[in-house]
Amino acid sequence: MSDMLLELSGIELAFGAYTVLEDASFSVPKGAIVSLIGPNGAGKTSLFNCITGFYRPRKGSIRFDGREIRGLKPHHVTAAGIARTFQNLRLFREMTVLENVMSGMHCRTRAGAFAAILRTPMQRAEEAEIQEFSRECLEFVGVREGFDREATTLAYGHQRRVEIARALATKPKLLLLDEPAAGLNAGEKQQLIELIGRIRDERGVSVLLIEHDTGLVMKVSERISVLDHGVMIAEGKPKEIQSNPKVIEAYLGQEDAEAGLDL
Ligand SMILES: Nc1ncnc2c1ncn2[C@@H]1O[C@H](COP(=O)(O)OP(=O)(O)OP(=O)(O)O)[C@@H](O)[C@H]1O
Repeated sequence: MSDMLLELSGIELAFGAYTVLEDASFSVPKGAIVSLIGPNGAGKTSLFNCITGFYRPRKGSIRFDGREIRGLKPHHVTAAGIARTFQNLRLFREMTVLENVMSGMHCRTRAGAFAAILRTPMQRAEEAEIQEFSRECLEFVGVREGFDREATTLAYGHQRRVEIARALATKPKLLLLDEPAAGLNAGEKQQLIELIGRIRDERGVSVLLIEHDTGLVMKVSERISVLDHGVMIAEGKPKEIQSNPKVIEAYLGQEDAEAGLDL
């Protein structure tokens, strides 16, 4: 049995003649917190989109939990155990906080369409279960009130947490966070670091995050992978990445490489 939960190898993604990812390989060990970093436009979000089935790489393999998932549709990837949040908030408008989180659980429901229309005892029991688990997910991320408010009326930092709760409601094995610290203040960033640790420690969910806040990345990650112009240029522990000349060069340009990376 592999110790890797997610293994990408030889991923190639192109839009017409423009190659976005070139022979990208990388992995997330079971139970790890891993960050994917790299300069703007390096291809990080595109890699997330390949993993989650939004983009179709033309070459390579994506193995998750022992099976090939390349080519699966996004909802099948979610059902396989991968959940994500987005760079720009994507909460459903005109839905309450609780309804947004409940929507995350659709991929795990058992009662079919007929049961939903007829409101059978099985469907009612399932709905109660979904509500209870969704509330628990909200409390876990630190949202303890306002469940009936329209989600998009919450303060920005709370909306980000609701998005994480919705992802957790899918009962994932791996959570992908795309720039979770964007727009948060210093206090909220510290809470996010703690939350990511608890997601792994208390819920047993491995975490892969894309993040530009290098201070946060250094604190929260056990491993870091670095992407530059669609190519993986480094992988290692935070300290190793901090002093890796290729990484410094990618961020600062050759002539500044001596200056060191402010990670
Ligand atoms: N659907 C698409 N069609 C055409 N080009 C795309 C598409 N999606 C991404 N790209 C291009 O792929 C490159 C990588 O973009 P991507 O968003 O993956 O980078 P990133 O590392 O996440 O950047 P950032 O840190 O700025 O969010 C960019 O040049 C982008 O314009």
